[in-house]
Amino acid sequence: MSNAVGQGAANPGASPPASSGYAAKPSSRAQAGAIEQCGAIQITNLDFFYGETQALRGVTLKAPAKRATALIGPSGCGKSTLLRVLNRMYDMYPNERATGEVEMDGCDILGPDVDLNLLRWRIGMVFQEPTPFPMSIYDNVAFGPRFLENLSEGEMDERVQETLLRAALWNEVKDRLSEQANSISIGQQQRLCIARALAARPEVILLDEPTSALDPLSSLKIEMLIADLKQNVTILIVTHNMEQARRCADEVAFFYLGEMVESGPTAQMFEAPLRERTRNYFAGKFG
Ligand SMILES: Nc1ncnc2c1ncn2[C@@H]1O[C@H](COP(=O)(O)OP(=O)(O)OP(=O)(O)O)[C@@H](O)[C@H]1O
Repeated sequence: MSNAVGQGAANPGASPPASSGYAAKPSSRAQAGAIEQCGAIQITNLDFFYGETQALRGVTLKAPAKRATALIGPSGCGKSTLLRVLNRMYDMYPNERATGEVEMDGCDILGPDVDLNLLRWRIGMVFQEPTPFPMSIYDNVAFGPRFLENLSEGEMDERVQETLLRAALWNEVKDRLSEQANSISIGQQQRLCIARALAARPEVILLDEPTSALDPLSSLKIEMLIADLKQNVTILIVTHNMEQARRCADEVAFFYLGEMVESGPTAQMFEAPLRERTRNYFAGKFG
């Protein structure tokens, strides 16, 4: 395999900074004996504001490492906002702010010294509509490793192949790696976006309604992929599809009007929710 597009793709060429408020390297985590906890997220008393509009109110939630946590609730209750906080996307918008605490493996994600480029590779995000970069399939997958690591050409080829295999896309694109990413189907593009996030070997992947733009077969492939990935990566998924939450998630958190009403193991949440508002939502009394 070779990268037919060569080095033509965007390559920031930057190494991660030597010190970062957040960025513990795998080796230092191993030294700290915390390797088993990679990707555990603890959110405590989180408020979020779009200008004067408060979108999250005192949210406290734990997303366990290497599990899938589904965020559910009616439209506008703050699910996507929470994902935007976790990789500090809101930092790009001056009138948006978060207060409270968000920690990953004990490191403060909201702190002022966090290297945001690095954070966004460690906590990757996939959106409702596939967002492949305007470059080849190969270069999409190689984008993160080129930013984060100094891999040889052979090592990069191996990383791309290994990642596309994990994303269950290799067999479909192995002869088309130099083609533009937008030449493949929408469902394949979404798996490519997941592969692009995975190639950087993240601790966490955030999925914001990842199948809502896809046909049923493509959705099924993504769900199967989630089941496989969560053995190694913490997943937070926003979904309006209750059956998808039931199939994919180990934990479910129900949001309403910016508050986290209730969370727990998926079976308990579906079969015996504690709060009346959660019961009413599951019963379809409001949407
Ligand atoms: N850019 C913005 N400026 C102002 N308010 C916003 C902005 N984006 C979202 N909001 C508001 O923040 C609240 C939470 O929105 P958010 O998109 O997080 O909800 P959601 O639960 O993900 O909804 P949906 O399921 O429809 O995607 C809503 O009241 C929304 O109107």
